[in-house]
Amino acid sequence: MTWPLARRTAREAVKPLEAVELALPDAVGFALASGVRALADQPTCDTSAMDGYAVAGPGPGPWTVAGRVAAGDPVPDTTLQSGEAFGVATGAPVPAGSDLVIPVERCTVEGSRLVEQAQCQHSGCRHSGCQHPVPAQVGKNIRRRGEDWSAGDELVPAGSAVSPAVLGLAAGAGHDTLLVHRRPRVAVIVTGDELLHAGPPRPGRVRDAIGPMLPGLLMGADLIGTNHVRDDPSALGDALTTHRRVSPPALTSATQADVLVTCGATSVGPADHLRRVLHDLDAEILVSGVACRPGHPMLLATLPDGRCVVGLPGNPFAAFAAVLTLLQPLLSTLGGHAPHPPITARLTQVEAHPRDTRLVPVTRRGDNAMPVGHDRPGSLWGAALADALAVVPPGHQGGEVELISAQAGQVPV
Ligand SMILES: Nc1nc2c(c(=O)[nH]1)N[C@H]1C(S)=C(S)[C@@H](COP(=O)(O)OP(=O)(O)OC[C@H]3O[C@@H](n4cnc5c(N)ncnc54)[C@H](O)[C@@H]3O)O[C@H]1N2
Ligand code: MOO
Repeated sequence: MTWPLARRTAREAVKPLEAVELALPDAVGFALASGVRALADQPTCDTSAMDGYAVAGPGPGPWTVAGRVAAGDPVPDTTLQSGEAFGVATGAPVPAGSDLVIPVERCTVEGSRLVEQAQCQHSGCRHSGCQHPVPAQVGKNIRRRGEDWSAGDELVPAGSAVSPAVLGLAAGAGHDTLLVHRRPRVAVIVTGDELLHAGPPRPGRVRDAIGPMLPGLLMGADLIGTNHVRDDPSALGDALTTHRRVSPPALTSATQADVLVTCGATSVGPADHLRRVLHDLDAEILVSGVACRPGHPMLLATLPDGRCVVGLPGNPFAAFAAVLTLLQPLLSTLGGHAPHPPITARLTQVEAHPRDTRLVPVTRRGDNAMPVGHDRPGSLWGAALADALAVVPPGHQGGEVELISAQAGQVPV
């Protein structure tokens, strides 16, 4: 299967999980299951944008100050007549009949008499306090009712991630809760008799590099447990069906997981049992090998109970590539996130493969992407130094390529 088709297959293999209603502070990072609509006009009434005086009638006055209103006060029960003014605070409702608000710095008030100290705009005159009429600037410094939005307007569409700004906007628009999609739950199964989980590697034993990197790559998902199993088909089969947790102690079981992620055992060696075990479990294989480098043995399947299995190759950089190709698109759809437009950059200094898509660690410099090297399948060095992976199609001769990264789709501003 081609790399673009593999990614699309993962994105389209599932439907978004059910919607749940969450209190605002709990909803950050979730995807909206329905658009956020305004529950009231913003502002809800004509409101002052400045500390100063609301006035009716032409400047520079004088006006008679008829009262004062502070933020939090109700709309004054009065209608300003021409020649009248009202003291207003920023955010306070202005009385009906107000033409504009003059900032306090430009006001001279003696008793109840208000005059505007405006810089005269009259041709040739640069004095304040002259007798030239000041042009009326009706509406200035007044935020009119519904000027930002009206009750019922859709402010943020479904599928958007709830960023802190979305949260603040929703609160401002009157919401106490948001309807979001449940986050997918992921259980990880790391296979390999040769793996160490502490201390330096030594001949014949390698440190597990995939288990530690996965939690940070589970964009918008919850890791419910990591299980380490021997290179043994029945141990792998058990882990896929019951997924006994060893670390940390059992709290939930993978039968509650939406996605199972396996590491290793995707290839054709004597200890690579994943395909056989999935066959025995009557799994439907959706992706079995992808024409890309690294990561070609990656796999996607669904179990009869609907859970998905993403098989990451054991080589750590190949596993990283498989996360970006299959796991992140799958989790993104399950979590209800709308796809993001692709990010591209110009990449010239790279050797394309004749048949396979290459996933190349790059750093970004303006519109250009530069390969960082160190990109052997067994090494995460290049990925660790990179901003993104460049998706280099077979036969690429230079020019624009897509960039994918561990952060893609995470969004929150
Ligand atoms: N005859 C063939 N052999 C291999 C092929 C092939 O097409 N034909 N493909 C190669 C490719 S490409 C990859 S990628 C690997 C995939 O192997 P597995 O998914 O079966 O993984 P393992 O065999 O268990 O391990 C491969 C390699 O990675 C190391 N490893 C495994 N798990 C981890 C981990 N959690 N952290 C760090 N390193 C890990 C393991 O020690 C091996 O060195 O198959 C190739 N072979
Ligand atoms: O594709 Mo393997 O994934 O070369 O390491």
